[in-house]
Amino acid sequence: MENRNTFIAPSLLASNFLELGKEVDMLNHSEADWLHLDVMDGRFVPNISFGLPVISHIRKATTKFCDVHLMIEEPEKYAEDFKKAGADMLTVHYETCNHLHRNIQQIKDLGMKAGVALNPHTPVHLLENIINDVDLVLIMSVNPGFGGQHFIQKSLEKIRQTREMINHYKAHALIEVDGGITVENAGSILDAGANVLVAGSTVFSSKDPAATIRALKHA
Ligand SMILES: O=C(CO)[C@@H](O)[C@H](O)COP(=O)(O)O
Ligand SMILES: [Fe+2]
Repeated sequence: MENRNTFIAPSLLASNFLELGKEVDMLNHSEADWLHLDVMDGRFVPNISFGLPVISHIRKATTKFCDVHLMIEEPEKYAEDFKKAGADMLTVHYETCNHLHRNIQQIKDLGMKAGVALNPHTPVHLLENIINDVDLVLIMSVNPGFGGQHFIQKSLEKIRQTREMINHYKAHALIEVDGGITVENAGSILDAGANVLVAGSTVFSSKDPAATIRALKHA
């Protein structure tokens, strides 16, 4: 059975870190379904964001699903620590995993949902042998490392290919799309087959973030 629920996952990367408690509280009272937490190591991506201590504080401030996007080398070294910090889902990059099947199994054995992310240049068909094992496929619609970039149009085709693969293999994975999502393009991303929309700058740069989350949800 095809899973076509829609979830909105605001990315706190674009929030005001000086007011993080207030930002999380705003999300708690909004129609946001998940909190998207971008962890960057300055090695896999050319930026450093935040890590375990910040996530454990966010965990204490919300009951919403904490969706952790790991843009780090050797994610297997830290999976247990992210579980302890309160992650509900860990998404690792295909490009960082020599032993993706083992890493996905590790995350699931720790009691978390497991996702795999693809950079814009990485083809979808590489997931054929893992699609039945993952809970989520994250299609990066910008190059990872920074918020506020433009949506790469080719991603729509990759979302459609992922949806076809999921249907073909009767898999249960959700499709998450991350980068450059706006209220204007959200509809076409959902039409292509996405379930989860990540939005950073669109939400946090708007005058009324809660209203923007609502608009995304009803796109
Ligand atoms: O993973 C990333 C960036 O690497 C994202 O989650 C961004 O935080 C999305 O930001 P916007 O493109 O929505 O501003
Ligand atoms: Fe992300």
